[in-house]
Amino acid sequence: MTVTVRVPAKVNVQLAVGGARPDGFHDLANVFLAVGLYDEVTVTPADSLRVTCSGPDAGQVPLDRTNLAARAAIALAERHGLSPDVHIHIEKDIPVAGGMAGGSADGAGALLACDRLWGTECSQSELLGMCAELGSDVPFSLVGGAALGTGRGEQLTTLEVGGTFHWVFAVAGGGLSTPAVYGEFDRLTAGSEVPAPEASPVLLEALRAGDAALLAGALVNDLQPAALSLRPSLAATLAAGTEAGALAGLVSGSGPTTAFLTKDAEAAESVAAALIASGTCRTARVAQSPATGATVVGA
Ligand SMILES: C[C@@](CO)(OP(=O)(O)O)[C@H](O)COP(=O)(O)OP(=O)(O)OC[C@H]1O[C@@H](n2ccc(N)nc2=O)[C@H](O)[C@@H]1O
Ligand SMILES: Nc1ncnc2c1ncn2[C@@H]1O[C@H](COP(=O)(O)OP(=O)(O)O)[C@@H](O)[C@H]1O
Repeated sequence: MTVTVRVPAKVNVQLAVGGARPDGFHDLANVFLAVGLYDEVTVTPADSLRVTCSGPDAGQVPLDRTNLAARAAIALAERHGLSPDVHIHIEKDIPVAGGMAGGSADGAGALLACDRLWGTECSQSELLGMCAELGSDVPFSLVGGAALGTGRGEQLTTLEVGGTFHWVFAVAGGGLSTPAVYGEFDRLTAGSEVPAPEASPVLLEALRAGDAALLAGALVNDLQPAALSLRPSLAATLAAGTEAGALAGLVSGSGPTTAFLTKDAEAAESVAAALIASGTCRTARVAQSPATGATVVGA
């Protein structure tokens, strides 16, 4: 038997970051929105644990036990006294180390796929608990849609979304390390008072109403100055996207992918073409949100 799970990428429409905690993490008000770019994770019984990956960025994905999909399979097997003897294949379409939670998507996808393959029948709350142990963004990859993540981002409250949003993602050459970006945030904010993170009421209303213009005015990412400090060339990408007619642009999470909100699908296509022509990014992708979370698409 083989099980395939499809899992979406995310953009953070608000990423409010508090000061560093004693455990090294930062408290967040993290408004996640799942976007329609997907990885597919397929699991098949095998003699031992093995990970393979295909897709344009496959060469950047670790295939050893540090891969989040492998870690998810090991965690589920250990919990149920099983051997994690499974071949995990990742068909990767989400940019790697791009601030779009591709690794988290694969972790959530492998967990759901192995749960189905092995018949372990975990409850949703068990799966969410295991996701949180794998990484702060992994629970959101499981649920998709839109959600407010508090704590380190793993405590989720589902949000209502009243319409479809049209995005363009400018994919940069090379990735940015999430811990390095949080470290740069700490360096840039050292000596100043960092306010407790709070979700913006206007932004939540824009999501609820499906109002792209209102959302565009409320987009905010506290990690953006840190990402720009580590990768100054992103300023030119942001400028190119807004000059091309996007309603607004921001760095996606820890970057270096930049996200542009547009008024409709046609505007998204023209902003993507202009971004590619500008030479300020490796490629540009259009996608809509919200998107559904990890879903079994074949068994
Ligand atoms: C920034 C965000 C925004 O959604 O995602 P990306 O843009 O990287 O995808 C997340 O906070 C990334 O979440 P995730 O990638 O799951 O991080 P984790 O594996 O839990 O942690 C990796 C490292 O990031 C830092 N980290 C992460 C989350 C958090 N709330 N505070 C932190 O300081 C810590 O240095 C931690 O050791
Ligand atoms: N399944 C996976 N896919 C991509 N990267 C992975 C995976 N498992 C572990 N990683 C590691 O996680 C790092 C962050 O990748 P990714 O999750 O794509 O980006 P981000 O944290 O910016 O959203 C990569 O550089 C890679 O070393």
